[in-house]
Amino acid sequence: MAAADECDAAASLAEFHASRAGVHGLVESGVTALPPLFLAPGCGSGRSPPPPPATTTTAASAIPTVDLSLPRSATVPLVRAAARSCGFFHVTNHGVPHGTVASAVAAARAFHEQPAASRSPCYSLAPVGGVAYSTIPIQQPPPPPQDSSSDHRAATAASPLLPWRDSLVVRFGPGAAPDLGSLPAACRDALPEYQRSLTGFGKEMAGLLSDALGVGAERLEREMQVEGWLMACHYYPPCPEPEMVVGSLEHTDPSLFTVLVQDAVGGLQVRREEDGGGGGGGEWVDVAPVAGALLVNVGDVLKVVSNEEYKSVEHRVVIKSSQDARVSIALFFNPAKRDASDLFGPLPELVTSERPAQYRRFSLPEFMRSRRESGHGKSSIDSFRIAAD
Ligand SMILES: O=C(O)CCC(=O)C(=O)O
Ligand SMILES: [Fe+2]
Repeated sequence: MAAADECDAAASLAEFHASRAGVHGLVESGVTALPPLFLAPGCGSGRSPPPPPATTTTAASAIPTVDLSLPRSATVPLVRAAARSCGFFHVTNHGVPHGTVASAVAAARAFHEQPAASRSPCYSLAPVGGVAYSTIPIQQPPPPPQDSSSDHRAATAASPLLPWRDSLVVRFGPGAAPDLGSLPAACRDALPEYQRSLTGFGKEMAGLLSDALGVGAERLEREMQVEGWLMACHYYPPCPEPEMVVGSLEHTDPSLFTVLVQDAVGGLQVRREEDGGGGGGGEWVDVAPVAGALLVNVGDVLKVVSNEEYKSVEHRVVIKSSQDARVSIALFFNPAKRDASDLFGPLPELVTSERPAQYRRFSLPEFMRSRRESGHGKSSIDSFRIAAD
């Protein structure tokens, strides 16, 4: 990207954020041609469509299901197989009341669909009172240059790309409850209720995932104290040219594990890794919505703690519709122990002479710094990998 284009891109990005109305604001203003900031890699400025997407499969059976009404002797092996193969699984009969989930999804939609003038006061790229509503750029704008000889490649790599998605991010902890006063009434009740309900579910998942590693049900909780404080309510507006944009760029989650609920629109895809991961190949598989189910996926921290017995699989969101907005809510479960002195690494029980430690120990602040620096792709965790002899 030439320097003049970069200035244009930075100015357009600043203008976009200044509108404080998100992608939905663009749609509401009747945009017909997509602003360049949203053009997915491969679309170029000539507005030719991107290369055809990798094959996708819609078979519902592609994503395993764990039915929690089964006895534990049956669910543990199911969790174990799912976490080691595709890293994603649906959970049915999970005990979280249907109304609690439905109200949270409706509240997320209500937030994003209130008039722009009502949601814009919440627009912020940094959380205020634990709440931030924004379109989070996929690549952060480049830091100010250190010297005047700007490196062309570095500048290109840092050029902004906006996802076709607005997010309301709420941080529920630690400490005092977030200030939800700026949100519509429906959100003020439904979102904390959902977060509370999922706390119990998250503990159950942590127990199952721990048990399925063969280290006992309490081990993960004892090691890191599992919390589910970070909630992202995503809204993917309908797009006039869905194939030209990115709903969510391929990434792995930095969490221990994530619990996702999505409405019936669809668009989430996971990469099926045939080579054991890391190869960047594999086909994209649709995660077809399953009514009433919660979707659990393994994140990078659990992949490390499990000494890579579990997979943290890349996923992305494509925009399926030029008519319907899609709503999803991700609740990220993370270690509550997150001081620079709290080190995580493969559990010692899982390290043997046949299976040496695959990662060195690190703290959460160290991991988050690495993630900021190397982008949100799966490579950030690789900086902690112990090279094989
Ligand atoms: O919207 C979705 O289905 C996925 C969201 C996601 O991957 C995330 O928040 O990390
Ligand atoms: Fe994700």
